[in-house]
Amino acid sequence: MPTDLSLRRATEADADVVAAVHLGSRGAAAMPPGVHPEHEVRAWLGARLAEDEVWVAEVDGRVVGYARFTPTWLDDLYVLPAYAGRGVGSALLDLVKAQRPDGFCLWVFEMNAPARDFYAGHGLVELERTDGSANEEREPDVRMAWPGERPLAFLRGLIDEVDEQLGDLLARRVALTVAVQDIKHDATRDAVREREIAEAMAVRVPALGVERLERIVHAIITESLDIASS
Ligand SMILES: O=C(O)C(=O)C[C@]1(C(=O)O)C=C[C@@H](O)C=C1
Repeated sequence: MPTDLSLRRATEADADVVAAVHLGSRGAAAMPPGVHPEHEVRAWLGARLAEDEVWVAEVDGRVVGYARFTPTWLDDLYVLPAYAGRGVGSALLDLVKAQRPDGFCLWVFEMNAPARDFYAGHGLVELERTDGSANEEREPDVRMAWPGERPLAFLRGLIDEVDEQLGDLLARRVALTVAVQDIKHDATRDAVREREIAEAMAVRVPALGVERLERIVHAIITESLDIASS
């Protein structure tokens, strides 16, 4: 950390400088253009200052970077382009790690290779990629995580979250097979239809591929038909 760099907790009085760092840094980064006008970004960041934990990095008394984080997510880490490469981002990231020893996640745009390399170089791991349809910019992004001091516990926590959603989806899936049986009363398997289902899923989960998905779909339908017949 450069000797002239210091970190401190931001106050609501920092709203303008934090917004200036956000806009200045984002404008120069390998990121899609923001979808909100500047006045909206300023108002929104001002409101977040009251809710989230925000720390600023100062060089010679000037705010040149900031980190904004919740109990489980690092939402913003920005450094003014003129101060890049001086350890400001690393100092802020180290601070977030110290404040969140149980780990945290973040989203980074896939196109932002410098940021992804920075996070990977600081021990963050890639968890998932999206096609961008769920973010405002509609740009593919990557979920990364710092798994904290107890990485197994951290990852198990994330598994529990996803399995909760998977359980809800399975409940809906089982109910549909049962509903079909209520009208069809014929549990003969339709291999062509099951293959189509697996192929459609493979578009969303290419990592698994059609063959593995066929086995998964087969198991789900087998158990669902068993429920329908009981
Ligand atoms: O689509 C049907 O005809 C069904 O019976 C439903 C269903 C399914 O649960 O998706 C169940 C068994 C068949 O092998 C194929 C599909």
